[in-house]
Amino acid sequence: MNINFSKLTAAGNDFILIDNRENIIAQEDCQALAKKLCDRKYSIGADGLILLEKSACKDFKMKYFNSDGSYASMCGNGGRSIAKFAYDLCVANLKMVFETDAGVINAEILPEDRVRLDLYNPRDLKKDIKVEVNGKEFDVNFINTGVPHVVIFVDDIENIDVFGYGRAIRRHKTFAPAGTNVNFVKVIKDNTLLVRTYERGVEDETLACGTGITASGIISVLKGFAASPVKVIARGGDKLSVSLRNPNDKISNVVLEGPALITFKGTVKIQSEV
Ligand SMILES: N[C@@H](CCC[C@H](N)C(=O)O)C(=O)O
Repeated sequence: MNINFSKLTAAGNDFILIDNRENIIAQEDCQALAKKLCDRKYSIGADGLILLEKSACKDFKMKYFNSDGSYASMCGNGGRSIAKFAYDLCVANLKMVFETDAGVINAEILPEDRVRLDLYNPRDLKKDIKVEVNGKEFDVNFINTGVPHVVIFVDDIENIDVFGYGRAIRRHKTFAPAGTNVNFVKVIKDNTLLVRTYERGVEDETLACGTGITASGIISVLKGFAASPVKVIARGGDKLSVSLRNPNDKISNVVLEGPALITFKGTVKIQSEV
């Protein structure tokens, strides 16, 4: 079977997007297909596979799978990408509303390949947990912005071992069984953060993680390190912003704004045994 896809990048977090409104991909095949298509050596290559599906009450529904095939209820960079993809497919207008398993999102396509997402409220905030890994103790903050995130403030963001510490914290018993994404953050001048993320499901550092950048922005405001709107520079150099109303422990009206663009379109042949 030949399947049409679009490849999108959102701050260097890259995705394969497929229109699955007609259920061309069966639910039981999604995880194996994600693993196969996201392989950077033997297939298209991406950090994740995103399916656009029918919704009973909104413009569409987003389904997200990491490159290792694992399912995730949300992806911030993927959310901006699917908004762009839906507009390109004429499934949605410039302003749209879509479902994810983390909550409903209002999105708007902005000029210059930028997209704004009005997110649902985050949950499970826990500040200042002590976690020891690889002989080092970290002061970590946890929040679920659609998927679980740890936020750690560091002085030397260039030299922190994102892979080593990120992987160990991702697997630490404190965050079992789901695990967590791990963000290392440095606050620089003018309400600006540098963020590096070890992503669960990619099992490596990615060039950006939208829900991680959102988590980093929220925790920075709650700790008084920055004021909303917070500017964020992702690992790949792209600029995003996170704003929130109610900068207290009942955070609401969280908005993530950043780039998303279609890099190419193609057709891929899927063997029936995926
Ligand atoms: N890259 C995403 C997050 C994707 C899901 C994550 N890897 C998980 O499994 O929790 C983003 O931009 O938010």
